[in-house]
Amino acid sequence: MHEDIFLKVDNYISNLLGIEDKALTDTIRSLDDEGIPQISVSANHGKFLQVLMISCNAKRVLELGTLGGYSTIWQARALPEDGKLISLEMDPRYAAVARKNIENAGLSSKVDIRVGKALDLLPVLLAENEAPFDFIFIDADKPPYKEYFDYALKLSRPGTLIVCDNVVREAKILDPDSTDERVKGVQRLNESLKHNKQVTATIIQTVGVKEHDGMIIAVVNRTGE
Ligand SMILES: C[S@@+](CC[C@H](N)C(=O)[O-])C[C@H]1O[C@@H](n2cnc3c(N)ncnc32)[C@H](O)[C@@H]1O
Ligand SMILES: [Mg+2]
Repeated sequence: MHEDIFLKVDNYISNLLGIEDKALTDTIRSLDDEGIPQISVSANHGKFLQVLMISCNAKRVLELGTLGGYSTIWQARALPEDGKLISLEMDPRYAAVARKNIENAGLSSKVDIRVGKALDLLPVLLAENEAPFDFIFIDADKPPYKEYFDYALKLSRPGTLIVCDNVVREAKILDPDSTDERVKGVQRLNESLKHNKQVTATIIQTVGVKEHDGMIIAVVNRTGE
């Protein structure tokens, strides 16, 4: 199959079920305007996050990696009226752009963007008793993905869904000798799931406008399973 078939089908799905409104297209445009890389989730992956959130009645959401707030907006829109989303972002400039985009989408009251390195902010969330979250989306830097997942477990309850983006990396994960720290980071997490009794997990490979990639979908098991 040719790559352009995957692109056409991805666009077909987005145009049917993942339509972006002005707040979302403005967000994508703001990335170009501010010189921020176009590494947000695709529109239909934004919709996919919403489907997953609604299926587990997510009211409290944690995101690692805000960028310009594109995935944040998709997720915040699937929250109930009294829902809350905390998003962690290392770059204060990106966080400022994201706050503007989230304000523009009318979602500021539901979204709390915290600026700092995720590995510094996660222990604070634990100490503040912000947990448990119902839905956790991990989409920050890849080398510490395993450490992020371990924190996600500490911030979860049975039934929490943990989704980790970009875990196939155009199939580079197949190379056991990769020297790419991002590939090594996701390999470490992917492989650890095989023996992790705390979750029931799988990886779905995805292909489309964001090339050949994938997402971990893990649900935290009931105690004793
Ligand atoms: C792939 S982008 C996030 C995309 C966003 N979730 C979306 O789909 O719209 C990854 C983000 O993680 C941030 N990041 C990188 N290292 C980080 C760290 N150690 N702690 C927190 N955020 C980090 C980057 O600045 C970048 O904004
Ligand atoms: Mg991503």
